[in-house]
Amino acid sequence: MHKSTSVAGVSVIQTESLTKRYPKVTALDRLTVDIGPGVTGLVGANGAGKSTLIKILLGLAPASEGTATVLGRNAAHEGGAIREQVGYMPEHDCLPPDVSATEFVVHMARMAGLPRTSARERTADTLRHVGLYEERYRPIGGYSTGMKQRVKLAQALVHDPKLVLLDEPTNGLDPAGRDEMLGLIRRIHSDFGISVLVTSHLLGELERTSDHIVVIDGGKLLRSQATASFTEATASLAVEVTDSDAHPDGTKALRTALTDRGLDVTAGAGHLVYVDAADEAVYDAVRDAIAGLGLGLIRMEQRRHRIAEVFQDSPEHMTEAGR
Ligand SMILES: Nc1ncnc2c1ncn2[C@@H]1O[C@H](COP(=O)(O)OP(=O)(O)OP(=O)(O)O)[C@@H](O)[C@H]1O
Repeated sequence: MHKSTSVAGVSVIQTESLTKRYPKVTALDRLTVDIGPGVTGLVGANGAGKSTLIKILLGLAPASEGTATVLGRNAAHEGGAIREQVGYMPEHDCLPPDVSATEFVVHMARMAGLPRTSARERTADTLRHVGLYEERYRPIGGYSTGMKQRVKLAQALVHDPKLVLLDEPTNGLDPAGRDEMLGLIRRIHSDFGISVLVTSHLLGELERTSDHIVVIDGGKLLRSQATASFTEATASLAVEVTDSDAHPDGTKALRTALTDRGLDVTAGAGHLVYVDAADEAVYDAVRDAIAGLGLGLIRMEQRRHRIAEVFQDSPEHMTEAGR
């Protein structure tokens, strides 16, 4: 599992008041963020500044103000050294249609400085890892979107980087393709120990994939937090009870009893009552309250909020993006 940067003592990516102004828009606005090892999801609506941040981190675009450090190197002056250790999967289709995946990835490996033999070996290994087999000898022009995304991922990994920056890797994929790609991304870290920064405009898909989530909106930082703390902090119990002769509205009676015990309670759909489950004692308190009222317990289950729900207090389009 990813530890927070301070715990791990290592920063993979650090920005300080990073600002990028284009003539008509401020794409990044004093962004200060500190990202440690593991899989980090960078989420934001279209135009939030995700691609701009990636280009600055790679040393491909200059910042207007502020600093960016990647693997301890300054992105403004050490872009070449950063790109030796960092893989990049661009958002848009940029693959040559006339060559095969093998030819293309070998070429990218050679560009990254690998000798011919290891470039071929690494290419075969990497294409297998991303799930391309016989088709790797056919021209890329005939590939499906999913296969092209895999080739883009393979070229980002072929030189054995310490970090990969993946810009919208699930773009254009159907739900099954998305799941496969997200699984691959997870394994990049678990199998090879490579850190990942992956962007998406969909909050929902990043919560399953990432250890840490950074949310930006209009170039500004909205949140940067461990995924677990998004969901754990909001864990709640869903409780459903029967009515009784003494309590014809059992649900209402339970809500009152739990509130009297100092618990945070919200009414759910139908007969559901949600109780904030800050610690284990809440389970006992709920059980005792139900027994005390003489109600029947239909079900009691832990319910973790999805990140998208946690963001319901965020700007409308961010919430929309998470659905
Ligand atoms: N080269 C450029 N010149 C002028 N404006 C730009 C340039 N690149 C990006 N922008 C603008 O900067 C803002 C941030 O764009 P960016 O591509 O970083 O966002 P994004 O979060 O990656 O969104 P998307 O997923 O749509 O690419 C947008 O308003 C975009 O129009």
